[in-house]
Amino acid sequence: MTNKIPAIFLDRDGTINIDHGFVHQIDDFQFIDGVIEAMQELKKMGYALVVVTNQSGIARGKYTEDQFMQLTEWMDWSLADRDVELDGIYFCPHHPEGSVAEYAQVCDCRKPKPGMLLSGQEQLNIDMAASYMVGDKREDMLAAQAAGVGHKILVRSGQPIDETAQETADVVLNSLAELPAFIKNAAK
Ligand SMILES: O=P(O)(O)OC[C@@H](O)[C@H]1O[C@@H](OP(=O)(O)O)[C@@H](O)[C@@H](O)[C@@H]1O
Ligand SMILES: [Mg+2]
Ligand SMILES: [Zn+2]
Repeated sequence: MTNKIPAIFLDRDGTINIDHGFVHQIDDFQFIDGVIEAMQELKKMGYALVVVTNQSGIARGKYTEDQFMQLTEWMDWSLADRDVELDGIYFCPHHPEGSVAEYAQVCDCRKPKPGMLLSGQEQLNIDMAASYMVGDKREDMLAAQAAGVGHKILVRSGQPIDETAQETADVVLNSLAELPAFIKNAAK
């Protein structure tokens, strides 16, 4: 297929919003400083923005898929309001040890598996080699690697980063807010 587009795959909790732990309510959803501006800039630079988020809270019975969808709709509208159109949102509601039967399963979409990224690649015709994954956990980097994403960026805005996580990344940034400048500098 022609005209493949580069994408920024974005983890949600710890990358877009502060990870207070299984965030599922609008009141607990706080955008990390500078990320909306960064997303605006990345769109201008020609990247598709694709959210890929593990939501095991659904399998664990902490919140329902409907609650997740409501929060997601709010997030999507809040971003659109600031001129950030998300190109795709993928989530994994599963966990092998979940307490909600229909979601208690091993799946291909829970990061570090690459399922969500591969769905995005196929549905949005993404150029994986030219794309970036931004996340706060080792699992985000491993999913990107398995999906053939060209650039793996670990951010310090979420979970504490240890050496094993760092080893899986190409680079560590303080947050998504730094990515546009990082990409522009790399192109120089
Ligand atoms: O960072 P993304 O992928 O957007 O979402 C992760 C969250 O859904 C939750 O993932 C859980 O990990 P487990 O799913 O229990 O491993 C915990 O780390 C929670 O604190 C966190 O809020
Ligand atoms: Mg995260
Ligand atoms: Zn899944």
